[in-house]
Amino acid sequence: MARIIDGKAHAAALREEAGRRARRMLELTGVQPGLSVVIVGDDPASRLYVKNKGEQAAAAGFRSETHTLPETISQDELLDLVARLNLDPAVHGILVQLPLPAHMDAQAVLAAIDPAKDVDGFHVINAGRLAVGLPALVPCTPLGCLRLLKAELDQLKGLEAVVVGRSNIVGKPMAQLLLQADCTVTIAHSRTRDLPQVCRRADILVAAVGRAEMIRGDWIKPGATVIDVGINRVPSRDPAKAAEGKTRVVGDVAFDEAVEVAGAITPVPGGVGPMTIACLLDNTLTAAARILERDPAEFA
Ligand SMILES: Nc1nc(=O)c2c([nH]1)NC[C@@H]1CN(c3ccc(C(=O)N[C@@H](CCC(=O)O)C(=O)O)cc3)C=[N+]21
Repeated sequence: MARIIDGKAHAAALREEAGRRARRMLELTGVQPGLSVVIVGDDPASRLYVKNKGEQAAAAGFRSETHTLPETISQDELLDLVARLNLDPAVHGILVQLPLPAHMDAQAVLAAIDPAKDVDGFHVINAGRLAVGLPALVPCTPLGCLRLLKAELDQLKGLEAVVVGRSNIVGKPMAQLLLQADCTVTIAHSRTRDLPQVCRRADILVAAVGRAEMIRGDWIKPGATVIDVGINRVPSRDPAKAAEGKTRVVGDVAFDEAVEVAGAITPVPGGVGPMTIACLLDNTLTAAARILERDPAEFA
C-alpha cells in the first residue's frame, strides 16, 4: 500500500509560512504583498477557485482584490484593466483566471501582464527564464508538485521522471523543474507510442493529461512516487445520485489500483490542488520581494 501524500496538510503549512513572511515583509519594508485576481464570466467552478484564492490570500495577511468582469466585456476592456494593475504599486501579483471567453485571445492577454507581476508564470518571459535557468516566476501547479516530491523523497537526482501531458501550464514547466533537479525527464503525451510501457520506467510519475483515471495500476513501477494533477468531474458512483446529475472529482490516475503498487501517491481531491493555491501566495511574495529589489529569502 502506498503512502498517501497529504497535500492539504502541506498546503496549510506553506500558507502559514507565507503568512509569516508577509508579516515580516510588512515589518521590514512597510509593504504588504498584494494579489489581484481577475475573472471573466460566471463559470461556477472558476468562481469557486477564485473565491478560494482571494480568501486564502486575505487569511495569510495579503492585500487581496478580485475583479469580476461580465462575459460580454471586450478584450480591450480587459487589457485596460491589466494595464492599470501593471501600474498599481499596491499590486505585486496579477492572475487572470483561465479559460477566458472564446472571443478573447488568451495569449494576448497573458502577454499584457507585467512579467514581474505574473504570479501564474504563464508569460513567455517567465517560461523562457525558467527554461534557461534564470530567476523566474514558475507556474503554481508544477511548483506545488515539486514541493511535494521534495518532501517525499530524499533525493531527486538521477531519478527517472515521466510527465504525462505537455501543456504550457503544467507539463512543460514540470519537466523543466524536474530537469533542474537532475532527474532524467521524459515528456509523454497522447501520441506517445506504448504509453503504459513508458510510464513503467518512472520513479516519479506526474499525470497531467486531463483524462479521468486514464493511468492504470499496471502502468506504475512498484514503489514509484505518483503525483496526480488531474481534476475531472465524473458521474457519482451511486447510480441514483448520478441520475440526478451528481458528480465526484477524480484524478488522471486510477487511484484504487495505483495505491496498491506505488510507493507514495497524491489523492484527488486533497493532493496537488490545495498546493496550487498555496504556491500562488508564495509566488506573490517572491514577486513583491523582487519588485522591492529585495532577496525573497530575506523574509523567511
Ligand atoms: N490563471 C489561472 N491560474 C490557475 O492556477 C488556474 C486557472 N487559471 N484556471 C483553473 C485552474 C484550476 N486551478 C485549481 C486550483 C486549486 C484547486 C483545488 O484546490 N482543488 C481542491 C478541490 C477540488 C474539487 O473538489 O473541485 C483539491 O484538489 O483538493 C483546483 C484547481 C487553478 N487554475
